Amino acid sequence: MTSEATTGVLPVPDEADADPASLLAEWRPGGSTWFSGPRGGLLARGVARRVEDPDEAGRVLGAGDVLVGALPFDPAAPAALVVPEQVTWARPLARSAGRRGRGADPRHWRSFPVPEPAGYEAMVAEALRRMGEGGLDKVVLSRVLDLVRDAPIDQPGMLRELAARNLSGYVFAVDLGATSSLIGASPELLVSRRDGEVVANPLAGSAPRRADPVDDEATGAALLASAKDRHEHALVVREVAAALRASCDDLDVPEEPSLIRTDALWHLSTTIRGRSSASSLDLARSLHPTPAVGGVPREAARRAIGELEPFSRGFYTGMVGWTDASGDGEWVVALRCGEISGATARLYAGAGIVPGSVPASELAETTTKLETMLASL
Ligand SMILES: C=C(O[C@@H]1C=C(C(=O)O)C=C[C@H]1O)C(=O)O
Repeated sequence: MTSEATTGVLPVPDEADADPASLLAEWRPGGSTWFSGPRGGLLARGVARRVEDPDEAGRVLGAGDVLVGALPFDPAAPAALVVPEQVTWARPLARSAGRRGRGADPRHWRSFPVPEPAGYEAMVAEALRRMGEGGLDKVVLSRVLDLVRDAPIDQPGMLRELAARNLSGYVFAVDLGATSSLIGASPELLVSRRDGEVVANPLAGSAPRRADPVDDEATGAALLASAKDRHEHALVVREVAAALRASCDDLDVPEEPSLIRTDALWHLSTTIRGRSSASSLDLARSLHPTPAVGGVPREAARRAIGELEPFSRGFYTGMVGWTDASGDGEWVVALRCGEISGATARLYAGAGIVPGSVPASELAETTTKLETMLASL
């Protein structure tokens, strides 16, 4: 089965009637947050309260309040959450949202990969060696592309471009302080809850889109048939289902993955549904990090990531979203994103490594994943 949109995402509350394109155009770095998905979005303005410790969420939310922002990959590091002064909900964005058709002009940028491409392949080779010794079944290894321009980056322009190109995904811009922003377009719903209905949509297993439509369909079909990718995907679904089972009733876990596509990639996808009285933020935190961004076993993967990746992930592979006082909300995995500050952009991309992975192919997969952000610059 193929679908354009990530399925089963909750609709935003009933008052969602603002024109999404003009609302999107109002986002500015410093003090406001944008978050949108296939069913609608929100612009949060002003800061009634900043929240660094997500344990405080239940205490700080009064009736009618919303908490929005991002949690980092490292659960012990401070979150970038706010209770805004004002929230405006919007309908889903349409194709007219402001695509300007430009891409990163390499003449304006200097780029610094961390590590160098050969260094990333060596990290993958080392992970495969550890898997051969036993004790590690899957680990997601990522790399960074640091970009420096000769002039400040147009963050609102980037956000508009991402929104125009990623209508079936989740687009976000979160204030990280001092005009630094987390900006991205993630295809992966970590978890949503609306009136007790829970949806999670883990992705794992990827292949690049092809320009030729026949090649493109064949690439998707090959991904769906790939034993290595299905194994990589099944590890994630198993862990997500196990974590949700602890707090959900009537959990429905499809046995077979389906395909979704972004602008740049095909992914294997499974939509898991259930019912829960737990808040969307508590559900999201109980899932994090899923093996779509960490690995299996969780602790061995965390150790491998810490030892092999020569940088801190910051908010990349953390989560971005919102929750209201009732616990309804939606949280997506912070993927296809970067931290943008002044004239610099730090972009991130990773790939799941399992036995059978080939270092050069995993490097190519991260390069394809970086395209989502590069196309917005
Ligand atoms: C880690 C990333 O993506 C994750 C890894 C995937 C994979 O290894 O196939 C697919 C989707 C995401 O869950 C990323 O985009 O940086």
